Amino acid sequence: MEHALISRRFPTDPNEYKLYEEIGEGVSATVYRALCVPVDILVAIKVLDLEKCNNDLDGIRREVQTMSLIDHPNLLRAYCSFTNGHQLWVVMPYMAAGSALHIMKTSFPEGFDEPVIATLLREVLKALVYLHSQGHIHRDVKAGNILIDTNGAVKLADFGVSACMFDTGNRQRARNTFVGTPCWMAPEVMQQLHGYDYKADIWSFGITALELAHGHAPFSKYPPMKVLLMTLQNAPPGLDYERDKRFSKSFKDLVATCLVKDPRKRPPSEKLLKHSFFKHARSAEYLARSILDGLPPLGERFRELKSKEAELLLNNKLGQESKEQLSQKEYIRGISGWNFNLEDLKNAAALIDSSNGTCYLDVRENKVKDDSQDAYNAPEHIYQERLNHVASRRPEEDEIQEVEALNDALSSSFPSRPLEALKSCFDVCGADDLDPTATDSRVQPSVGTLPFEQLQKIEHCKSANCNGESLERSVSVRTNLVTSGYHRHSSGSLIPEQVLSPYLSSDLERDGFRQKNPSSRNRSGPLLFRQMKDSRTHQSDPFLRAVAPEESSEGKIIRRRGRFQVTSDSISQKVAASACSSSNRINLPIEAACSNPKLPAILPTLQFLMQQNTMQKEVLSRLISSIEETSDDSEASTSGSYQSSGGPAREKELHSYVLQLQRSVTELDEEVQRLKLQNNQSGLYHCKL
Ligand SMILES: Nc1ncnc2c1ncn2[C@@H]1O[C@H](COP(=O)(O)OP(=O)(O)OP(=O)(O)O)[C@@H](O)[C@H]1O
Repeated sequence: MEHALISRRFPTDPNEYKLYEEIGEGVSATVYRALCVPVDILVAIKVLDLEKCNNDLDGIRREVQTMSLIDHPNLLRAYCSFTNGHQLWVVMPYMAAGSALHIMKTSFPEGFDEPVIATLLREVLKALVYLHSQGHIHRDVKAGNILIDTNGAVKLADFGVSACMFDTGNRQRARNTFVGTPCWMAPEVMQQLHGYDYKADIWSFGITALELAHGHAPFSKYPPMKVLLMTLQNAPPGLDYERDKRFSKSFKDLVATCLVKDPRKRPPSEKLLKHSFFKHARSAEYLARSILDGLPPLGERFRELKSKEAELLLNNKLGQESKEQLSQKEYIRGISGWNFNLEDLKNAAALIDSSNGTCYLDVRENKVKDDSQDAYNAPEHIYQERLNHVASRRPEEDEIQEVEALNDALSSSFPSRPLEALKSCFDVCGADDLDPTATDSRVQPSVGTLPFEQLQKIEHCKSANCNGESLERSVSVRTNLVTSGYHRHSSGSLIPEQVLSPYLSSDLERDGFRQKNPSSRNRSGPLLFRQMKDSRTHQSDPFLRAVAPEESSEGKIIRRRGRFQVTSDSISQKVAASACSSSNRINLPIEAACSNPKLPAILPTLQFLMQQNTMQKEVLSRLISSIEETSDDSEASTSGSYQSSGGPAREKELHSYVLQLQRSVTELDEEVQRLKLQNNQSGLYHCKL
């Protein structure tokens, strides 16, 4: 209520504000310190250039909407917002100490002390409890979004990617949207198998805890695609008992509680708030005293960070190292979101070793790369998690398919002139054109002038053009634009192919668009394999159960991962081409393969089976050596940190797992043989014809 009164005093005329220095920069916006002249109050103004926002308008709409509706002392709420030419201005309270990330970068590069961390995290958690109770998922919890005022007040900011869990017609709680920041992103958000819910915030909260403890997030130095793979395939990161001696057991426990890969096993925010770790939390004054004392003004710090960034860019020419440094540069700035560029993705895809058929990075291999990552790959975690995730590991084609699909999407779905598109579709106009009385019942009348009339139009436009579910599967992907020789990042929502862009105003147009832009998302063999396999065995196989096909009006959907959807009746020529080109890998007669129209569909399947087979074999050999190591360990040591990995029960369990895997290998072998036979027969049949 108080906020509503204050907001009413904030004018929506840009001339009433005096912009001072830059205090922050995100993917989509620049933030300035400013003075609101009529009320004589310092504010922060986030300026988004709608021309540069590509098609992330849905995200912007969501941010403005959420920022206007929320009401909690630990959440940064907008005073008002309005358009100024092609810019959107969001006026908000000025948090003079800046973000926890920037404070760390300036004065605490090794991370904060435990009481500081407990105090910061408790405030953030209070905000999450509120958000979750209101049906929101924040989706971008990280130190860069924890803002602190000079008096030590803490607020969680940046709703650029927040989502309302209730905003679909059926009040569906799980999400299918691919947004967030790779380092902080929960595995289920990356996987997009079953959508995700507010538990994704608990994962990011755990990562943020590690970030505050070490001064950087786990895997922050790696390029995004690698972060994805590491998050999916490695043991969850955690505090190490040896390396992190300075932290209490309860802190370690808190982190471990949040960073569980199965979201169902993560506690809800409300329960987490009762964790004993928060007994270490202190007051706002304590925070101000211990981390803000002697801190240079925010603008000055921001300038320094920018010059550090420029230095990095200068030292940065080519090579893998430069990619890692670029990643680090973005991290220093606190940039979030998908900063993928196609080169990153392709390099990442190239990293996936296709010669041995395995798609995962070896955790031990990763570990030696960077000491600072040791904590995150503690052996006790690795050991258990490797076992847990053997069955759910994603095949390499999935990664490559996503790279290709993303490539397609990036090249086909960004509007060249977003503002025009925005204007025609969403009817954005200057603040002056707006009817100040236009309100929405969900909004306090004084708040915001991007206002609900427009927001409603956006909603209307959305519902008229595309079904809600499709929009839910929109993907917010940041792509790099090359500007003056270096990469600049800008955000954009990749709307799923069914709704590739809000600018396609009808289903007919969309269909036309699809025909004109044959994105050929259906290139991958495994998809076909899954469909086939699914019909027969997925009931008994958890991996196959997880990828059960869905029916759609356009045909059987073999695979739906977020915005990527492949139907069985649209196997493209590209599949054929790729199948032909790879047929030598599975020792089939190339000519037969290329001349038989049925083969393209079968070849990738065979290829996939072979890869699965190799993968299973590798898993087996790793398990066997693990068992051997385990027995050695249990004989040799009387104490140590791997209590859970030794003992006859464990050995028995592993042994039965090995047997199970051996059975799968045999089945897959048989399947390969059967398909080879079938394939050869159909090749011969075709040749005769
Ligand atoms: N109200 C504020 N007071 C002080 N500093 C702020 C404020 N809002 C934002 N900042 C600073 O500006 C930076 C970028 O802002 P913000 O995160 O909102 O932009 P963005 O484009 O949404 O970024 P991203 O998408 O990378 O999160 C923040 O990390 C923070 O340091």
